[in-house]
Amino acid sequence: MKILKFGGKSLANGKGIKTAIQIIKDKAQQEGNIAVVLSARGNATDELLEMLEKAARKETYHEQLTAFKAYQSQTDRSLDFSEEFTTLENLFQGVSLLGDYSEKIKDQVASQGEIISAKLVTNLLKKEGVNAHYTDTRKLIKTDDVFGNARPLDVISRRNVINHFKSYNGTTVNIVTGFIGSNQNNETTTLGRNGSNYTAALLANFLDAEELQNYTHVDGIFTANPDLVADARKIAELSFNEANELATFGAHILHAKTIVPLIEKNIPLRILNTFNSSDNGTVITQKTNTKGIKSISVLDTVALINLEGRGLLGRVGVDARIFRTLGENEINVSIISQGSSERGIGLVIDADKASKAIVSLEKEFENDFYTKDVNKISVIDDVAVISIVGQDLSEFHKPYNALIKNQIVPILFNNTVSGKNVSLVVKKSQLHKAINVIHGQIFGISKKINIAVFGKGLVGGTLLDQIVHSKTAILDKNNIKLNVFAIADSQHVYLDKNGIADDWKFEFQQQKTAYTLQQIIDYAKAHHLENLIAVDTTASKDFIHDYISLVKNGFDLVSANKIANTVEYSFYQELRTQLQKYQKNYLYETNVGAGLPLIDTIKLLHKSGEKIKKIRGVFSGSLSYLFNTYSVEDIPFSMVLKQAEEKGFTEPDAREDLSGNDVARKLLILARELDLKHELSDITIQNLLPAHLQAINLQLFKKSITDLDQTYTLIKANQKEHHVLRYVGDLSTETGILEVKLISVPSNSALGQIKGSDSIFEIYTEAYAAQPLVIQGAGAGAAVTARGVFGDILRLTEKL
Ligand SMILES: NC(=O)C1=CN([C@@H]2O[C@H](COP(=O)(O)OP(=O)(O)OC[C@H]3O[C@@H](n4cnc5c(N)ncnc54)[C@H](OP(=O)(O)O)[C@@H]3O)[C@@H](O)[C@H]2O)C=CC1
Ligand SMILES: N[C@@H](CC=O)C(=O)O
Repeated sequence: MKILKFGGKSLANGKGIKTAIQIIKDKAQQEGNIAVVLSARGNATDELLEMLEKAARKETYHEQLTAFKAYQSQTDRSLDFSEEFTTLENLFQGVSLLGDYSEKIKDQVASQGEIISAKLVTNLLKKEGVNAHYTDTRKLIKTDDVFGNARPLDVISRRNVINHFKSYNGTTVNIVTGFIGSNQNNETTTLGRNGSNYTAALLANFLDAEELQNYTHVDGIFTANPDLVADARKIAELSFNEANELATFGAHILHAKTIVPLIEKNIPLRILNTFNSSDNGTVITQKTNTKGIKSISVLDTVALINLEGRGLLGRVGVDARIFRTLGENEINVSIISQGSSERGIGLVIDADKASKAIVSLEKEFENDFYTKDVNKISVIDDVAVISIVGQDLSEFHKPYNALIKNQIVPILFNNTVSGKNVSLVVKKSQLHKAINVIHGQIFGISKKINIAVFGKGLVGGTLLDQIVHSKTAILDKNNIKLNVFAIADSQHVYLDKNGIADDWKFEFQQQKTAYTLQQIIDYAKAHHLENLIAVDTTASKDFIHDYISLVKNGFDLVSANKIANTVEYSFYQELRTQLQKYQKNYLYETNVGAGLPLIDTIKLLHKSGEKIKKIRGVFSGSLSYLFNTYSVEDIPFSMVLKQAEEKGFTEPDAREDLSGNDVARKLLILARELDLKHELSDITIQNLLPAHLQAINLQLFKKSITDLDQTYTLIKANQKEHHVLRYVGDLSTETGILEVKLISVPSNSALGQIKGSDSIFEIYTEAYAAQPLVIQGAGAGAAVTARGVFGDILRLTEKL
């Protein structure tokens, strides 16, 4: 025999009830011996209890009752529910007069949902030619007198069920009310939370069923709640032990008490979806072959009680008093945590019992407060428990580190001694993010990196295109999901938590809104976005002042913008202090040499103790292009400058390059990497701009660039033969010289031979004394720079 159980949503009017009837009919035909246990239909139980509450508050419930009756009668108008409806009317009326109700009355009200449900399904099946028989479990399942959460009396209930099924055997399909029973006085009782599943499990046990098939509205048990974790996967097989852990920690389909009768007789439980016949669901058996972590579950209706006291150390019986007090008040403790110092104990209980727990514990420890042995009993109620069932402690560092990196510090941490289960208590506001971070880590499902790009100009725009085009390959190859959720320019932002696509430029125009940084931070918080990276592809002097806010709010930083590293040293230092405090990273490889691996190389040499004596070379890609081209071609300097701008080599304002400032910044960045605490003002800079072009606005400068031609024609004319112009940077740690200047070098020298927009860096160290370490290549351009920024993002993803 197989037991089928249908939940409320599977029995709702329309598609639900039709599909359920078809499934029962097919199973009866194909498999013969089945029994069907039913919950109340749709939201019947909730509605009935809501009306009961209204009646008790002397509010009107009549309209809701009329709607309830209409809904329940809608599918089969030939059925007469007047007995059930009259019972409800009488009960509500009585409660309304009294202004109160007992658990006994509540059970009578709630039971009508299952009765109506089973009567309806029996009738519908009969109409379909199935030999269905309505079975009222109040006649079979006998219980104790605990209304609302009655415990079945095993011997008598077992005998009743077996005898009933003996009389209605073979071709009869018993349609059984779930959830309800009766006590020895034949008064209606209910079996508490998950009662219908419990009824089904009891029947399976009493009747030695082959399998219990639980029809729900989901495909089975998932690695996490799919409503919270988009990447959650269905689990095909689970063991009873694992199911039991899940049941305890919030998997709503399961409940510990419903599993026990199945374990006793080794009866498989299959969770199926009424609405998806092609899915095999999840099967729970004594043993599974699959190893490892099974699922993450959540309890979010909990509170954390914390009892603290210096006088608790070594005192015998304190814990016993706590548990006795809670036990006497029917308060169940799901998690306990006590430090070896015994100065405090944390307990997780149901949220609705928190006030009762505090009051009873305060009473119990009244004298201890007086003697100051206990100084605080507090409750934190905005918490949730995340349980990782199947998690071995030896591998727990990965999800734990990922939580910390995402600024989620668990309030309490607990593991089981036998079996594999780790539970964490986190703030409820961090639950969504926490569960996604943990899920991504332990299931090796793609790690989602949420990126905000500030600046969508030449470099930022190219970067965004590169990300959009490479993200599928990166997902396939590295299991990393790059999700750009924000693109901002100086005025507007375009936000999409699901990430941008190819048409981001169009979407930016369509959806852009004015913004403040706080809005972007709030957006990331509101959507529980984890692994946050802020990318600065602006040239802004202002935006750098937002870096620390970003760091404090959980963002790692990547920047092409050189400003943060070249303003006053105190800011440079403060930023690093905050980065360390919040355990965040800041990568800026493109600050010097665009996509060339220069900063990393310098850092590595310096960290390894190698003394760097000198760095010199052509630091600027745009000035390199300018002088390479101007030295060999017979065109005005202003025309070459225009070309450099068009090719994306220059700074947004080319005077940053021509003034020598950009090269000086690069020199300063390298100096600071070597722990030299210089300021920009310490650098001797040769400015290539005539004075009158320095102070005017950008527009006017662009109109006046031909003013540069006369000066450079003269410089070129005065060159020695076979010489070329090069704008170089020179940093000597030995002499303390930091200077950037225009020089004339032989065209066959190393500096003289560079081409196009190449930069060249000669690094002289103790080991590289005679022959410097040389790094050379394109030192400017949107594509190489964006690729360098992309490289920094990917490097960061490994740290997240
Ligand atoms: N070109 C190259 O070879 C290299 C460039 N870099 C650096 O890359 C950076 C970007 O250069 P590039 O792309 O040419 O510059 P662009 O001028 O083309 O783009 C700058 C972008 O930043 C935006 N922006 C300005 N201020 C803010 C702000 N406060 N908040 C958000 N966005 C802002 C601008 O928006 P709006 O349009 O509204 O003003 C624009 O979208 C510069 O710092 C440069 O030094 C580094 C290495 C090499
Ligand atoms: N304008 C800069 C771009 C890179 O930083 C340069 O030319 O080097």
